[in-house]
Amino acid sequence: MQVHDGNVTPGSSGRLTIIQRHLTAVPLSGQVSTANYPTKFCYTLDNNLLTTEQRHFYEENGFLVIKNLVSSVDIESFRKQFEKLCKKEITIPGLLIMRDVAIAKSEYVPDQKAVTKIQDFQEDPVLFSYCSLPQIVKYVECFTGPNVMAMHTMLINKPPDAGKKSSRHPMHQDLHYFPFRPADRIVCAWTAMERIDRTNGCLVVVPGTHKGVLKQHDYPEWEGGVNKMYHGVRDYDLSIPRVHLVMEKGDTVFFHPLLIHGSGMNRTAGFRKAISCHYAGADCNYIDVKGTSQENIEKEVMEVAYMRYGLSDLTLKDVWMIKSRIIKGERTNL
Ligand SMILES: CCCC(=O)SCCNC(=O)CCNC(=O)[C@H](O)C(C)(C)COP(=O)(O)OP(=O)(O)OC[C@H]1O[C@@H](n2cnc3c(N)ncnc32)[C@H](O)[C@@H]1OP(=O)(O)O
Ligand SMILES: Nc1ncnc2c1ncn2[C@@H]1O[C@H](COP(=O)(O)OP(=O)(O)OP(=O)(O)O)[C@@H](O)[C@H]1O
Ligand SMILES: O=C(O)CCC(=O)C(=O)O
Ligand SMILES: [Fe+2]
Ligand SMILES: [Mg+2]
Repeated sequence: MQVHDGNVTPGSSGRLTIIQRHLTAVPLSGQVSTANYPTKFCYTLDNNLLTTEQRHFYEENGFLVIKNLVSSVDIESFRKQFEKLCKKEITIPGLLIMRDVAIAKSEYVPDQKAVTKIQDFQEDPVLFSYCSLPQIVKYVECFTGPNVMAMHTMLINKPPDAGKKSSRHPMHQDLHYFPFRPADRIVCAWTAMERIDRTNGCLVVVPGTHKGVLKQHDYPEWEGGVNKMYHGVRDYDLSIPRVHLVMEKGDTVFFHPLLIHGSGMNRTAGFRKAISCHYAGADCNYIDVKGTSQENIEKEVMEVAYMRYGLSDLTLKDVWMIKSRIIKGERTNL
């Protein structure tokens, strides 16, 4: 076998693809091995945690599943705390409790059955302990670097679908929501709080899409209604193959903010739960989203911020600075 001088990386198909480095190629012969050729990593940082295979996998696909990373004891404590928050036995400043659009206008029952997700639990010591679990943070650092900020927190309680398919989350890129860059230094950790498969609406990803650009997002035209701020990629082509991530309790997926993903409808009678945190390297910078595809989400976020805080002179940057927290290292820019 003859190859030319260049970087050899495993392609998404599993075959070796050769990226030619020089026009004046030096022919080599013999066995081709990735170990002999330096590979330029851009989505992961040099570290002693990820195996070469794991690094290649994330570089190629934009996500990485780590099995059994969070203990059942921890998950049970998040579950109990979530129930207390839903029942209003505890109130936490800044916490946002969101109901499914299918029941948004029905009578309010303070129970987990009325809650589709909670966001911004940075002031809740029990739920926020998820974000600083050492076994999670050590993976996060492979993407963010050593100064780790927790930017966005969610506990998703996907309800049994009310018959309108509104329990689905449209296919989207999380970067659409974020006014900070660079994207490669942002990562989401998402942990299954129980077994999650196609029956209760697992995460669905399109491998490799993290290599693309941020796309225009809007509300999908779904007959049964769409939840507030659940934007989806405009003109999304459903024929592109999706991968369903079946995960067991405690399994955690780390994924890039440009990875196109969503989640299916919950066909079971249970409330399927996952907890997540989006992290960013503290050395990232805020950007102005005016004049970009993110203007539409900025408008909605600022309307909700005004409703919640009653302050009219807040900026999008202020909103993010208020809710983000340093997890490790130094709070530099964010
Ligand atoms: C990587 C990040 C990815 C994401 O975060 S994607 C999801 C982003 N979502 C969010 O950030 C949360 C958005 N939700 C919210 O801000 C609040 O839940 C929301 C919608 C303002 C409702 O706040 P509440 O305090 O419950 O207020 P309320 O009961 O008085 O309702 C006010 C108006 O909102 C409506 N509403 C409530 N829940 C909804 C829903 N799930 N979808 C669509 N509309 C919804 C509700 O019907 C009411 O409308 P109206 O004013 O009566 O016409
Ligand atoms: N017919 C559709 N129209 C629009 N979006 C869809 C459609 N089918 C799937 N999607 C998108 O893909 C995401 C997940 O796809 P998936 O096919 O797993 O969902 P599902 O159709 O609810 O369940 P399943 O196909 O597993 O029975 C959905 O949340 C949705 O955003
Ligand atoms: O359904 C889920 O748990 C994932 C939701 C999601 O991708 C999001 O909120 O950004
Ligand atoms: Fe998402
Ligand atoms: Mg489907």
